[in-house]
Amino acid sequence: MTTQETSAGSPHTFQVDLRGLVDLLSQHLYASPRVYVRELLQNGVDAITARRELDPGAPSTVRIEATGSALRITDSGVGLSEPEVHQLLATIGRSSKRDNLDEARKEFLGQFGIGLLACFVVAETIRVVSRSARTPDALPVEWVAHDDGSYTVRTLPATEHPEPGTTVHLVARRGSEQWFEAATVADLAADFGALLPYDVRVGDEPVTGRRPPWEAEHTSPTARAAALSAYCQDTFGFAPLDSIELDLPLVGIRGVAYVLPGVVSPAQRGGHRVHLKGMLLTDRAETLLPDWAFFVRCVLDTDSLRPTASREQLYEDETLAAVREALGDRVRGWLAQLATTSPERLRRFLAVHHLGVKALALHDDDVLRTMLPWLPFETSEGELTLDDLARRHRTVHFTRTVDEFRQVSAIAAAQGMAVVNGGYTYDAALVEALPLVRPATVVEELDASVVTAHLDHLDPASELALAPFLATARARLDPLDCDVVVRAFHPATLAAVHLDDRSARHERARADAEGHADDLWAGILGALRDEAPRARLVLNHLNPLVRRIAALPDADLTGVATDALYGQSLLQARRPLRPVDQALVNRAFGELLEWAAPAARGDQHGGSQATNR
Ligand SMILES: Nc1ncnc2c1ncn2[C@@H]1O[C@H](COP(=O)(O)OP(=O)(O)OP(=O)(O)O)[C@@H](O)[C@H]1O
Repeated sequence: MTTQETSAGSPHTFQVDLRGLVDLLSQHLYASPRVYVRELLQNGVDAITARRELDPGAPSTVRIEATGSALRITDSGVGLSEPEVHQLLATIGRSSKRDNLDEARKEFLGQFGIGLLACFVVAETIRVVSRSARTPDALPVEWVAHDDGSYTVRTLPATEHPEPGTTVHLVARRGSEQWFEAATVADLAADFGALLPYDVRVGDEPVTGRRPPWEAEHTSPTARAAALSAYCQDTFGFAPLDSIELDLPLVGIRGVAYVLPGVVSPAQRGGHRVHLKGMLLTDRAETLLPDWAFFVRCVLDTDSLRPTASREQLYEDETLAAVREALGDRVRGWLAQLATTSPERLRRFLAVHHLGVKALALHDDDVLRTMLPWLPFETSEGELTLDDLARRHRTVHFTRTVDEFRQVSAIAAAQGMAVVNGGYTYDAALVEALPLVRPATVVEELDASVVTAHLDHLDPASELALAPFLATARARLDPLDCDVVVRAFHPATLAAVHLDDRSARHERARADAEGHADDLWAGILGALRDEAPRARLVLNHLNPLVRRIAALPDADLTGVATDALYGQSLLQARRPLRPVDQALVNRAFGELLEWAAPAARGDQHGGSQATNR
């Protein structure tokens, strides 16, 4: 024990700096001051719901008047008694909408007890005049609160609020007048409140009353489809490719997923409009659907998903995860149904969104199975589905890059090999997944050596006859790390093909690095060297031009022609030219031009003029 006396801690209560709190709300919680209209509407709606629990026949109206510098909103709800005003309005975080266990009650929109504070983002004073439906004889109560945290409460004569319910008066904060313009308020009320179940008006204009098309009765399926589509045009501003109705009764969800008419980036997520019991919660919900479903925009009404406190996103919980899964199933089901009932519509859909479906098929075998007959791929036999290709060939080859595909597709096609261009997003991975759904199909990656192996060797006599030409050509291309071979292959119109698989390119990059490295590094890089794979110029013995070049008597001319064939094959494969390749191509063309238009004798100095003419 110390000799010092300790004093018993006396309890204190937190002080709240209201201005600081309002700044926090406006800068960090709410995306825009516009939400103040939503919070007011929501309180009016909840009050009506509470009153109708007591008296199911009670009136259910919300009226809003905006004047440019002030706003008044009156509801025919349950109202507040004087003790309730102190307890509920003046206590931040206190709400009548939670039960004894502090659980949010399902029938109300609010739960946090901070909604009214949102009004301070745009107003300097909030005046509430309320008359309780529970104690009809009690006088109306007036609560006036200022943004410095002070408030007053008094009772008013009965004539000030003859009926039960509540009127909230706001006076605009300086600089926030724009939020009180009549047209702005009407737009905001319509955006947030159009689907509310009660009669809401701004001035004389009804905000509510039109049932959403998924709830309304329609004379025929065509009329229903037209109404759904028109709603999309009104709400999202586009005419959908199709409308997928969403209905999950277990979680009280109804709505529509609209298929976007144009391509969207898979990275672009969300933009879904989620209503909670009619009130628009957000028009930017991102997590409602699985990522792969980026080709739809949803609008839906729910009574089970929970909002975050800002009410602008959905609270990530098990219900939301289950809903996401179920909505994903619904979109997937729509795809499967389209495949069996409307192939033409499916084709139109895939023309726009095949990327999304490919992404989906990659991690969903069912979708892969269903969509396989429909997804287009670039193949050596033209645009085909993998299903078609697998039916025609036991082995399906693929390249990992577009360049590789360009190099080999013509010859592969002529050899009867099936090659898929796997260079586009998802395609290589999808081809690799093909045996999952077509187990009899073998899938192999194609490289230069596989292609060369498929090409016919020449007979020994022809090979021997070509030996002097090959020696010249090889010597010519050796400094470029390129081998020359002659094979016979179709199409005969193709004179030469430059085969260069990725391991060869990698090896050359390593060799380049070795050339530039200091001794130590050169040693280490050199130790990595395998038997260096080289690029290969494969000349086609079936091509008449190649035969004529091989028979040229002049070694210089043979060299120039070899350079030209090499340059042409590089250009055909659309490879980026290295500086050495560039120089070679220029030289070869220059020399061919000289040869085609030789300078006249005695005109050696005027040669360039002659070619320029
Ligand atoms: N128009 C109204 N009629 C009757 N009671 C009201 C009205 N507006 C507010 N209240 C009472 O004041 C309480 C606090 O309102 P506030 O808007 O701050 O929070 P909330 O609606 O309960 O929750 P949330 O923060 O989620 O909106 C409410 O729970 C309700 O009891």
